[in-house]
Amino acid sequence: YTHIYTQNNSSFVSFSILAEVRDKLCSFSPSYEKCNIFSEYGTISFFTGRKALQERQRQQMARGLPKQKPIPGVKQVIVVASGKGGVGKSTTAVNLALGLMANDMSKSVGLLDADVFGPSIPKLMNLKGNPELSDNNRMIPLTNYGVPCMSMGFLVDDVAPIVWRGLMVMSGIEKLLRQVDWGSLDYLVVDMPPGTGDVQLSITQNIPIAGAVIVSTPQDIALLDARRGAEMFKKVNVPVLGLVQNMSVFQCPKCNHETHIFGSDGARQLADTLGVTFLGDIPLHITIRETSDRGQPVVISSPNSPEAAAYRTVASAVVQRLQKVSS
Ligand SMILES: Nc1ncnc2c1ncn2[C@@H]1O[C@H](COP(=O)(O)OP(=O)(O)OP(=O)(O)O)[C@@H](O)[C@H]1O
Repeated sequence: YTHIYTQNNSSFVSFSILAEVRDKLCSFSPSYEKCNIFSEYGTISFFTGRKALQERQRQQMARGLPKQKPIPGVKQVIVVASGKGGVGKSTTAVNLALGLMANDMSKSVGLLDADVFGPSIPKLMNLKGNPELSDNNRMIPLTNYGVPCMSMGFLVDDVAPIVWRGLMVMSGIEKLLRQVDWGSLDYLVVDMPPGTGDVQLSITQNIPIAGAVIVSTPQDIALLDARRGAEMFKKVNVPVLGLVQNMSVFQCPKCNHETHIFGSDGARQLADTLGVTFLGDIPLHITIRETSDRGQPVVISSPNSPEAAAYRTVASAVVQRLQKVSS
């Protein structure tokens, strides 16, 4: 989209005037295509279309991407992403962070909830409250289970809907990336918002990322979006550490019968097709859901369970891949 912010509610502006603005814009720049117009609450938006988008990306690449600035004190940033919402990205991010620590207690791990629209880390990590400010005026993360966490959920009322416009989202992200005092961390696990839009791109362009972990269920529709996610990271030169297949098998707690509710091997096959590593399989299990809802992630609350073991396996595969891509 191209957004034009108006001072007044643009529903007072007639569409013929908007069409004139659009046509002027289109004549100024070949990267705008004539397209539909819609307006809401002070914003006029144009669909710029695929051709225009590609042209803009090409121009941006040619101009050079924004300079990435590391997060002070953080050695490696691992982003956890999914193309589609609700596939278990946040649950994986939390248990991955805890799994990284469980595998090697000498490592310090932090968790950043970049899902500014639907922050779930506060609930998953059983954390509440407002961050205090450090001497250098940066926010001090809230800590549980030894993992310092930062989330937009600590900064806004948890029942207030997060209705933000593009620029506000970017400044929120900027706050989370730049104004947090992490101390010293070996790994910062970032729970990304679902999808492959501006927010995700802006994060990848602003900080150096050691690698991306993509979470998908084996279902076709999720895989399609996971593929888009992987392609996006490749395009912006972020190493794809691999794919995690979530909810691949459900084992009936009563009779132990196994059912592949979302399909069985789709993410493994997608990893093969894309030439990326398959990092592991997480079963669909009630313990994972229940412990997440209680704010006691399974890696912490049932460390001897097969589910916790599955997350620790993913964590060691991630570390192996990190070593490989950074060598
Ligand atoms: N392997 C699993 N077994 C059982 N439940 C799971 C599993 N993984 C995730 N869930 C549950 O599925 C729901 C969605 O998970 P989660 O919030 O992690 O997804 P998400 O991809 O981060 O969603 P969103 O896009 O909304 O942020 C949660 O209720 C979570 O407890």
